[in-house]
Amino acid sequence: MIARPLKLPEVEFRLPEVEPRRVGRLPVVEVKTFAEELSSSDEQLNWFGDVDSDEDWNVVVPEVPMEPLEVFKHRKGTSRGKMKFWRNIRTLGLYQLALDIITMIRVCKMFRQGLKGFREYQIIEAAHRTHPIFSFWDKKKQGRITFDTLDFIAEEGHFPPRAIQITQKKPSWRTEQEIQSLCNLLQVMDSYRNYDEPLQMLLAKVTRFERFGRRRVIVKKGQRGNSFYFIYLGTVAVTDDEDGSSAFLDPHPTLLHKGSCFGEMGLLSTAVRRATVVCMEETEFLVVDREDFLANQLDEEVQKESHYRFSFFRKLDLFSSWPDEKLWKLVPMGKVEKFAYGQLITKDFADSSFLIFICKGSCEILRLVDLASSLSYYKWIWQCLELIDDRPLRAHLKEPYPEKRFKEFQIKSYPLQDFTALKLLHLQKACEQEGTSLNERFQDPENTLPKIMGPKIRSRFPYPIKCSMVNTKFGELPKEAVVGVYMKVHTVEEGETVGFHQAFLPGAQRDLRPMGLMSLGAELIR
Ligand SMILES: Nc1ncnc2c1ncn2[C@@H]1O[C@@H]2COP(=O)(O)O[C@H]2[C@H]1O
Repeated sequence: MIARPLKLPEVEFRLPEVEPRRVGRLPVVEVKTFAEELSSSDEQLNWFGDVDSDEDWNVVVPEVPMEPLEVFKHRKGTSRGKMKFWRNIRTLGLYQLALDIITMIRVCKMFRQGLKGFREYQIIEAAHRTHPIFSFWDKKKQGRITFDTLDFIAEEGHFPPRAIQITQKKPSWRTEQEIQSLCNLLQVMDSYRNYDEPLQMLLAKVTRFERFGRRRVIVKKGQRGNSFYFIYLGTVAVTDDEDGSSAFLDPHPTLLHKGSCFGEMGLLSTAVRRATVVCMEETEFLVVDREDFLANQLDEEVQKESHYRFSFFRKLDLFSSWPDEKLWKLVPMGKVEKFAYGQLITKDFADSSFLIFICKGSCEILRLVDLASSLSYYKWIWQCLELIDDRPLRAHLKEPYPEKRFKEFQIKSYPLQDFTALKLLHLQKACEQEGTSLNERFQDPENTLPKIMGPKIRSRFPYPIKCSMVNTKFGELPKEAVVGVYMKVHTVEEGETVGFHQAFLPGAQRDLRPMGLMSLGAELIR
């Protein structure tokens, strides 16, 4: 790059090809801003600063028009000299040339930066927000520390832009503080958190960030592996074909979600990729390359895990007749995963192709019961909607409120639902059939409305209410009442398996009722 020609004590410029232009002067403000920008740029071009350099200098510039070259001599430090210099430079077009060069340098710099980020990802712009940047005085370092609260915040769970910047740096350029920040950020991934702290720091030092779109094949079966991946955001599918297309046809592909990792097998000694991994949606990864993987003894970690799986299988009665050799073939087919208390493992394992081995802890098997298909529930709902009895609604509130174990399964407990509106609707219909009006009925002191309902209806719903009905096999039910509940049917403990009976039963004999699996704090192999 053409850097600092003016900084040399003596420089000769010959510009035969360049038509000296009489450019209009830039407004002072513009020049100033430019200078400020330049001085703040890390390229440190300092063109304008050079005018203040301690050296004497001569510049030879062409005369206008294309006459023999004239030499301007100025002594440093004299403001008259400086002004004269710039006046002459501007007149001769050199000033414009200098600006062009600077612009070029800046454009090149932007390209360089852009190219760095060209490899498969784009920077996510954080939403523009006015946010406080706070700073404090660090006594130890005797310096002010500034903290930008948005640095490590990203939209909708994306990897934050500031962290992307860190991962773009060479490992040796990352500061301790940056590595620590990355390490903190990566804690959200279960697979990363499973490593001990020194290894986490090593990984944070070497990892790089990548983002790929849906259908992008990340690793291809049979190929030599070069990287190991952590999923920061998104979902990938593991397939047996080479192009990963089966993942989009299979109703139940093997999916790996945020927090999982993959690609470790292909980095072991001479192994090749055992499966294809394809993105099911836009997915963000933190990638560890082969050299770093091996340099940080991650291969040993993987081997350790393989041995753990092997010894777990070896202890199971199920495989007691299997020779070691055969068992070793089973080992790479599964992964050890940890699930916290209350975490959903699978919504419907009966419908998936997984066999699950509980290594530690326990899980609950939950059956989804569709209440709308139960006659007694149907009757009960319509009983609730009848207005003939005098029982206050409170009676139902005494029923125990189901424990909130996890959000997703939690349905509104029907005893607590407010059916007031439905009652009113039902009443309205009944009145219409009788040929009376609802208002009349309320005003009639003889009516059989439960006392608690009267004022409630009048105060809350002074207008007719419409509600959608759903057809069930027993008749219509209000939409709000068509609900399902999860019932615990069994608890599986350490050493037990889930999904075996289903897998080996003929299709017609399989229990197709939806069954969920919820962790009570468990480690398992799928
Ligand atoms: N059954 C599976 N469940 C989850 N991940 C798997 C399964 N089989 C293979 N993988 C992952 O898919 C990766 C494909 O590349 P590797 O063989 O390097 O490493 C493999 C594992 O990390």
